[in-house]
Amino acid sequence: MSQVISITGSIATGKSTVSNMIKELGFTVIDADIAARVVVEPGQEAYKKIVETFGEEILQPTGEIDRKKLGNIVFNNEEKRLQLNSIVHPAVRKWMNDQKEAAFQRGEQVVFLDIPLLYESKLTHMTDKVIVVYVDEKTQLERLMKRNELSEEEAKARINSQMSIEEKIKLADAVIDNRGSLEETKQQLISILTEWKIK
Ligand SMILES: CC(C)(COP(=O)(O)OP(=O)(O)OC[C@H]1O[C@@H](n2cnc3c(N)ncnc32)[C@H](O)[C@@H]1O)[C@@H](O)C(=O)NCCC(=O)NCCS
Ligand SMILES: Nc1ncnc2c1ncn2[C@@H]1O[C@H](COP(=O)(O)OP(=O)(O)OP(=O)(O)O)[C@@H](O)[C@H]1O
Repeated sequence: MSQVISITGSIATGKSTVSNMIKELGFTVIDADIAARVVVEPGQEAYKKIVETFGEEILQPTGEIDRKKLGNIVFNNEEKRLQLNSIVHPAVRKWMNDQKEAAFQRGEQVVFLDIPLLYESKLTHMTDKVIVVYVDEKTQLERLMKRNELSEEEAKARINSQMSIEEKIKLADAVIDNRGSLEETKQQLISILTEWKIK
């Protein structure tokens, strides 16, 4: 029987790191962050709506969306973030659904979704099981500031735009503690997949 498993967590807790491990094991992982880039390319319906809503000042000279500028707006203004979500999320869901169907058509039995806002967007109906990738909030802040070269204030604005990781672990079917080494993270992943008889 075909199964959909979601990888979620909060920003910079390690979803992509775990997703890469899952890909290395040979599974398809469909990434919502990639979907959210594809559906806002120039010419797409969501692109037009974003320019109408946020103005041409959020474009780069090439015509592409300036993600840093748009991020600075939406991570500091809830109303604008919800507006952006309402433009981008329906297209993201469609893109992910199409990719998932294609994987099942190819005969794959299990498909993984890497989906940061699974709980915030109430998408648990799309998935059979959920793995939450956890780090404590201090580690999350440090890794986010380092990876994105953000100030503490900028990083906290992003973290606060999501449900806290402590809330998410209460809702999970399984939790991977990603505070340790990558090898320890991989071992936890393999244990969960083994327990769920996924191969
Ligand atoms: C605001 C944007 C332009 C910033 O782009 P940027 O390249 O800096 O970040 P990127 O897209 O790689 O996202 C990084 C992380 O930020 C977090 N994040 C992104 N968008 C949101 C949001 N609307 N609400 C809360 N957290 C978000 C997620 O944890 C994500 O993994 C971009 O994130 C965006 O278009 N967001 C709206 C679409 C969305 O919700 N994407 C998340 C998955 S559907
Ligand atoms: N176990 C680990 N030890 C040290 N650093 C790690 C570990 N896991 C992930 N990182 C680093 O932490 C940062 C965040 O990880 P990652 O990009 O996988 O998070 P994410 O949850 O996918 O983030 P986003 O929500 O922005 O998509 C990256 O720079 C990554 O290299």
